[in-house]
Amino acid sequence: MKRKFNKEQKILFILGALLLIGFLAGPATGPYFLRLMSLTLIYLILTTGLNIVSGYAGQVSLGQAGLYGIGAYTGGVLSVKLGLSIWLGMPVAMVVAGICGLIVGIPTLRVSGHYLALITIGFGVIVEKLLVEWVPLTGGPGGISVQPISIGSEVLSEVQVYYVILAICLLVLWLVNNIIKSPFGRAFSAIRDNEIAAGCMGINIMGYKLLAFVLSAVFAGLAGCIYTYFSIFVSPDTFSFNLSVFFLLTLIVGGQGTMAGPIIGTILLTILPEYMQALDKYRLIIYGLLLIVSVIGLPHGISGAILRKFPKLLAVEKPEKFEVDPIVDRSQNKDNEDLLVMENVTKRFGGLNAIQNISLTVKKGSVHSLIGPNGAGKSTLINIITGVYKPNEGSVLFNGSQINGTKPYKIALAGISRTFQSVQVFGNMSVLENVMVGGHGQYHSNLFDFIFKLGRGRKEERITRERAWALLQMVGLEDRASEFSSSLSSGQQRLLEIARALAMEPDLLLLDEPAAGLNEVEISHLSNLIKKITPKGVTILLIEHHIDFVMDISNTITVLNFGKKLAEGSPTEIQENQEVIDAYLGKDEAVEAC
Ligand SMILES: Nc1ncnc2c1ncn2[C@@H]1O[C@H](COP(=O)(O)OP(=O)(O)OP(=O)(O)O)[C@@H](O)[C@H]1O
Repeated sequence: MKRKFNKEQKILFILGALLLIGFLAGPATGPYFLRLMSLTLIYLILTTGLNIVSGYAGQVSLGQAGLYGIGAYTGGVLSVKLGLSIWLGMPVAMVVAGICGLIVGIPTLRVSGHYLALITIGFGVIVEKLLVEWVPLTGGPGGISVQPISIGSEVLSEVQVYYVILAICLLVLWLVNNIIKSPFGRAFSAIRDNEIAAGCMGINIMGYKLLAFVLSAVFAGLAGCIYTYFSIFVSPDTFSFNLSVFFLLTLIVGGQGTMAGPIIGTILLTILPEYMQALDKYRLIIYGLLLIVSVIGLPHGISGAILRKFPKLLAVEKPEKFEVDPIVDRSQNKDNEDLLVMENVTKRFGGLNAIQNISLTVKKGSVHSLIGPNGAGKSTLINIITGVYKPNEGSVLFNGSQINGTKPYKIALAGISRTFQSVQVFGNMSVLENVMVGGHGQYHSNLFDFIFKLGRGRKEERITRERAWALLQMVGLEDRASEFSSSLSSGQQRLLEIARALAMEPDLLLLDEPAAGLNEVEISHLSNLIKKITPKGVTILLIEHHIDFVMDISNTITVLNFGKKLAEGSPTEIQENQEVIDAYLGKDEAVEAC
């Protein structure tokens, strides 16, 4: 029988192979290429870190050379002024660069896209100028010379230095891989794919963006410090804007948001040009062309194109059995108490009253539906409950606490999950990962538990993974678990959203038109699904236009019309209400539903 290796074993095998290749290839190529390969590994440390912020979290950073320079000069200054070795220089450089990364990341609280890119460029330019002008500290344009890398009193040879850098690089790859395969990595990717949906999954958007900047800066600082001791000399002209562009280019060519991307891109763009020395004066032109070709022809870079061509490479292993129940039992909630209370809520968009003075109470353990014509204000109400919109007037109480004015991620963590009227899946993540993002709020482990793969983090990760599989099985998507969620049909994406929302273990589940785009068979499947969820004590607030479906599963129905409450009652009361028949149901619908 063919032996199967699990993911961990495969990663260890790949790292081992890289180590062996590096171990043999470096010294075998002669002194010039040995230095070039050492430099490539230093760049790889940086680009792997840059991949966290740009590739996974989706925040463009064009100031990475500045952070690299800060790490380099921290090492250099410590060596010159205090006589510290690289071993003490590295942690200090990582901390200093990390603090600078935090400062660069702060603008992300206000701006994104092009504006953020401009700010990071500004940061890089400021650092470059400071390194030139702050002569007493940096030595100015002439640069500074530092002591070579040594262990104790023994100075390491170039080959030994290469091995040290190789070991650090592999360690960085392992650590970053651990981060990426943890809830932290999934949170970064979720933010990149869809900020609003990520917030509604309990992810603190601002906190995670800052964390991504800090992590990438820490690795840039580490790379910079190694560079200084490796070169025995450092000067400001190394840390130009061109270098930042080069780093970003390696990611774009190699493939952002994959572990292999920086490896492919860095090796390709650092080593390949050496074989094309004749074209050296055209190097920038070649880089420019590469950038254009990559963006147009390979929008996901080389690794992204490979993964899309051979999706089996992404295949995830299904656990042999799911010991966890997909829906956590909340049947203690079925006590008919008030779960959600909205009082005199009004929401205006300019002169339009989308919601006007609405009061609504959702009882624990019930299925409460909101119906009404298009534009009646139903989705606006859900967006107010989940914190996406702030009401102009009125209050929203959940489990007795006021939640209006609270950030979406805090509302999600308080126990409210949702689906969206126009589906909002994380398209570049797998179906399984989408559901696991829903489990984000259930973790108690911290970043270090995941970075170093400690027991607590591993256990929580296993539980979340198993629950995600069980939820996918429940909604009938387990066979698609490994695929990009963008490849699902819109009906399947709706089911995926429900699984993801249930992974949040909510007290209140808000379903915004879950049956839209589903055929009759799928609607009856959805109806059965909801009937399975409610006995577990999950309260449901449902918006839906399929009246038969609403009448079948609801305990209470509220009818909205032009932003106002038109009627409220049991399904039978609503069907018989003349105002509702006139404004929304029409005679035929009412009779059919009966
Ligand atoms: N962000 C916004 N900016 C401006 N107007 C908005 C915004 N969101 C909603 N509206 C307006 O508020 C009103 C209520 O919209 P809403 O989407 O809540 O209605 P709905 O009952 O969910 O309708 P449908 O069933 O078509 O989804 C509409 O007139 C809509 O155009």
